[in-house]
Amino acid sequence: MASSRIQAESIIDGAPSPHWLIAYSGGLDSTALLHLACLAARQQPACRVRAVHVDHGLHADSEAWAGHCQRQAQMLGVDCEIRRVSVDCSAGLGLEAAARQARHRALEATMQPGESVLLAHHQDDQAETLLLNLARGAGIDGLAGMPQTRRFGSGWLYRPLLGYPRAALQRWLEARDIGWIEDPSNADLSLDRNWIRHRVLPSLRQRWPACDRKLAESARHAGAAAHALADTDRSWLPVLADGDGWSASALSRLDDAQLSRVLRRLISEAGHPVPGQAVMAQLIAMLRSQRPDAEHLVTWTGVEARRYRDTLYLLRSLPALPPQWAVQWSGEQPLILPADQGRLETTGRGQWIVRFAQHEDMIRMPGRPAKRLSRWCQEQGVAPWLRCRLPVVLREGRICSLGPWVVDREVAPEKLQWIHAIAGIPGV
Ligand SMILES: Nc1ncnc2c1ncn2[C@@H]1O[C@H](COP(=O)(O)OP(=O)(O)OP(=O)(O)O)[C@@H](O)[C@H]1O
Repeated sequence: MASSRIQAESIIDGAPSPHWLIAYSGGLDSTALLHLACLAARQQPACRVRAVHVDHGLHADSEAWAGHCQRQAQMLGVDCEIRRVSVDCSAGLGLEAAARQARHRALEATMQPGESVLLAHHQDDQAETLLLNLARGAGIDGLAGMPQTRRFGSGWLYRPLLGYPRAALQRWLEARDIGWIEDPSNADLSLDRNWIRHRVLPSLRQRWPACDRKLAESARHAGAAAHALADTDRSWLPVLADGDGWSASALSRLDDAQLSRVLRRLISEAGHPVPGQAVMAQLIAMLRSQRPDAEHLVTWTGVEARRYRDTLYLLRSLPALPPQWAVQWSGEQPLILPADQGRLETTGRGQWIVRFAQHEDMIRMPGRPAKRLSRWCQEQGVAPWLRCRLPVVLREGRICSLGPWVVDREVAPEKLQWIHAIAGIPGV
């Protein structure tokens, strides 16, 4: 635990790697971090410092902020990359969360091999996070606040200033006459975090002057407990895995508390946003349902959790298929399918029509009785929501392939391959 006397060397002690990419907004916190990292790097020749500023384009002055960051970094002899991003709220995320998501993607894309991203969160941020999470009814992971170090992209994310109060960082900068940008949105009390920062924490500090440090201490205790539970939960994963999904019957043998922890882990490790308590309750009910063939679907912000037979799939919501889509294909070029359905490739050349499967399709393998699409798919174990997303290749009106299955080898494209990343399609 660092004392509030700021020491640049403390950054080196916990750093997961000696190459640092400073996430530099130009605000007080990350300005202090950039300067401290440069000082620390001078004491440790193995260290290398770069910076990245993400321009969200959300404020009239955002270009000027980017220019400020580049000049400040240049004065310190640090290479600063400017990443312009567009913030997309269409997946149902609020503006702040969508901006954070875009920023994190930009940080990941900027990282070089061996680099750790350094964020400037400090002790006050940790106290705010903890109170926010409490107010939102968080479980043990949320009560652990922000971890100092975690895996991120190809490397690590590291928060070296968590032990320092904001006021100490400000004093440190002022003593050296170093300026920073004030983001006007920090004063906007309609944002929950700002409300806690300006209205809640000052009252708490009046009564308990050490409350930030104490809250951080509680976060560490919760973090240790969360860690132990995570180890137990992780040991379950091999038992729960089922192809590219998860076994519903194995999951439903866990008690509610462990099941919701495990689900949170599976969801976040799949790169999806973790839903709140109400959705979690629907997920648990879906897994425990005794009607395995009913249409089991739970959705939240761009994610679909679906159960088919005994398998739970956690899926990104796929875009709708273009209606009546059908094209001619000669096989000379791979055929990119619309709506993220992958592509078809063949070594053969000919004249085929490609479209998506339809409920009324009849699948006729030579010498065998014809089968309806639904019957064929049931037998192959294709979930109902995927059936009409299977690409169909036709020659002279005859279906010669359906998804990964060649139906009529004589007329099908030679060595036909459907290359896709869609969960729930059985291997052939
Ligand atoms: N525009 C930006 N460009 C580069 N880094 C940034 C930018 N904005 C924020 N950061 C980095 O992220 C850290 C946290 O910033 P901030 O608290 O605003 O965002 P957050 O990621 O949404 O975190 P929180 O979960 O605390 O709300 C900053 O200290 C800084 O290191």
